[in-house]
Amino acid sequence: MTVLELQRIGHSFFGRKVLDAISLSVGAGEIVALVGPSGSGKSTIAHIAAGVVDAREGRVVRRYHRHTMVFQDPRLMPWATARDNIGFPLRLAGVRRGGRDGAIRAAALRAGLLPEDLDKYPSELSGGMRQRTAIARALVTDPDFIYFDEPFTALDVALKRRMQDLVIKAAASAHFAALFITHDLSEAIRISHRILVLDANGRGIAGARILPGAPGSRDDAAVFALRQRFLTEDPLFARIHDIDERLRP
Ligand SMILES: Nc1ncnc2c1ncn2[C@@H]1O[C@H](COP(=O)(O)OP(=O)(O)OP(=O)(O)O)[C@@H](O)[C@H]1O
Repeated sequence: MTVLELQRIGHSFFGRKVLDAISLSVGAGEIVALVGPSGSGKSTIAHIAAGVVDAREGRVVRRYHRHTMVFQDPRLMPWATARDNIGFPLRLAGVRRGGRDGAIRAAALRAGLLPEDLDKYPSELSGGMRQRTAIARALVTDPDFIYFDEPFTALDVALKRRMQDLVIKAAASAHFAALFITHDLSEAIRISHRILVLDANGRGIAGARILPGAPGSRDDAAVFALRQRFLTEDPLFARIHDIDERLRP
């Protein structure tokens, strides 16, 4: 079943066209990675898909029940403990403190936080712990769809890997679908079922590649081999590291 569908989405900022005829779909429980040149409109696609921005053209069909978003910047409230940050979406939904605790503990555990971390403030947490807190906050409402907008770009290689594993495991156990935006082709290969490549000239989605096996089943050698193959033999990936500075009237 398709849980997210974008139909010929077009968008402009101040008269400058940034997206044209973007069509894509994500199935239930499917992790779709979206890659493309810097500035080609990946974040704008996620914002439109999530309903944060209204597209000028096209249609968004959402068949999932509840989504959350995870960004590069964890966006935690500095005056609140990790527990209160994680529980914030539940508080917004009117769940009382007593009712929030169990869900907070479960989400924190899934995100790899220790019980003692829950009493710490963001300034007392490392960068990785802050991102774990943001992921726990995303998981706490039990979403069936998560938008990830380059969540691990700022993290070092080892930490990035641990976070990717965390998402792979959480997606497999909680069965959420995801649109995962990333610059990093290895990350896209590790984490997703399918990779979509945004056209470098702004003409929609250039193509897709379905990855063999499930996320988490590809070892380092397989990820490396696929990456090499995509970058050296597959024309679809020829321009993904370009920087798109299109200026259209
Ligand atoms: N709120 C905004 N107002 C004006 N222009 C915007 C706005 N948001 C994005 N843009 C422009 O739209 C284009 C697409 O931006 P977007 O952030 O979606 O690209 P991206 O592919 O996610 O980039 P990156 O990979 O560098 O994060 C860029 O040229 C950007 O400057």
